[in-house]
Amino acid sequence: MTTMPLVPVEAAPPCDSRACVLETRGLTKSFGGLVAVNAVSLRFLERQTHAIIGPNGAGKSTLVNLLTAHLPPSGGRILCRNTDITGLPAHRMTGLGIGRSYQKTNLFPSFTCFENCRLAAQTRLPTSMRFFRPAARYREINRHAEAALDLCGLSARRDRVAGTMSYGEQRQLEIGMVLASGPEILVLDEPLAGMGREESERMVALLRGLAPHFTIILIEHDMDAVFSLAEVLTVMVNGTLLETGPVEQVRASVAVRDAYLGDGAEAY
Ligand SMILES: Nc1ncnc2c1ncn2[C@@H]1O[C@H](COP(=O)(O)OP(=O)(O)OP(=O)(O)O)[C@@H](O)[C@H]1O
Repeated sequence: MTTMPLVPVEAAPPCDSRACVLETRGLTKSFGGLVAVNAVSLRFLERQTHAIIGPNGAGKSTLVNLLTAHLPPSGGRILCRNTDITGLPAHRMTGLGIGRSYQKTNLFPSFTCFENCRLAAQTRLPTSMRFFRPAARYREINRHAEAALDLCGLSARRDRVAGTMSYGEQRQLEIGMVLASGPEILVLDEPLAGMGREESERMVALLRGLAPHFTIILIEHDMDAVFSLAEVLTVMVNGTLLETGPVEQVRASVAVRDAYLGDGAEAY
């Protein structure tokens, strides 16, 4: 098996004093004749919440799948801390500090919350801990799992079987599992999908608590959540970037209102 070398790439000029942790340059994905993501160039800064919105079929999930190496791009590049990571396999993403959650619930329903987090925590250790004795390794994994449960607000549910919890708590646990893998960048694909009002509020509060510590790339249709969490907003339509920038600037864009937010944007 050949391993792609990680090639340092000349940094783009900074537009913020925070470091750019992830970047796309002309990223493109075609499915046959359909260009789902079309020459998208974006910069994600450390400890910044960057929401990506757009109508159904705009290419948001495809973009997430490219960023997390679940799909190979048809063109363009992905840089992580100025290193070209285009074409790396998905299992290398955890080591690069990139963790993702999925649109659909993705946990082990017959395992407890702790066991789910412990499984996720194991993905971060194999190389860095391989010289430790098994007992020390397990202690370290358990420590990460407990910390993740605490961060996602489920310490009190530690020994509860995941499948017996409410839908909202299961989605919270999925965030915990992402955290247990030790990421710096959280790529969250519709974390509020299917939630009622109270559950959504709890999830928004959880994400708000995480925001100062992580780069969050948030795909979300719930505009109240987007506007209360995001610092930067990108709008995609038909695979292309319609607008990207500080939330207030993008909200004020006539093109964005016409294409996506519509008159209802005044309500936000
Ligand atoms: N594996 C695939 N094969 C073929 N076409 C695909 C595939 N995945 C996505 N597409 C198409 O690419 C386009 C973008 O889809 P994508 O799921 O990325 O949009 P989205 O913005 O995430 O939509 P939604 O908000 O509904 O999740 C759509 O036209 C979709 O049908």
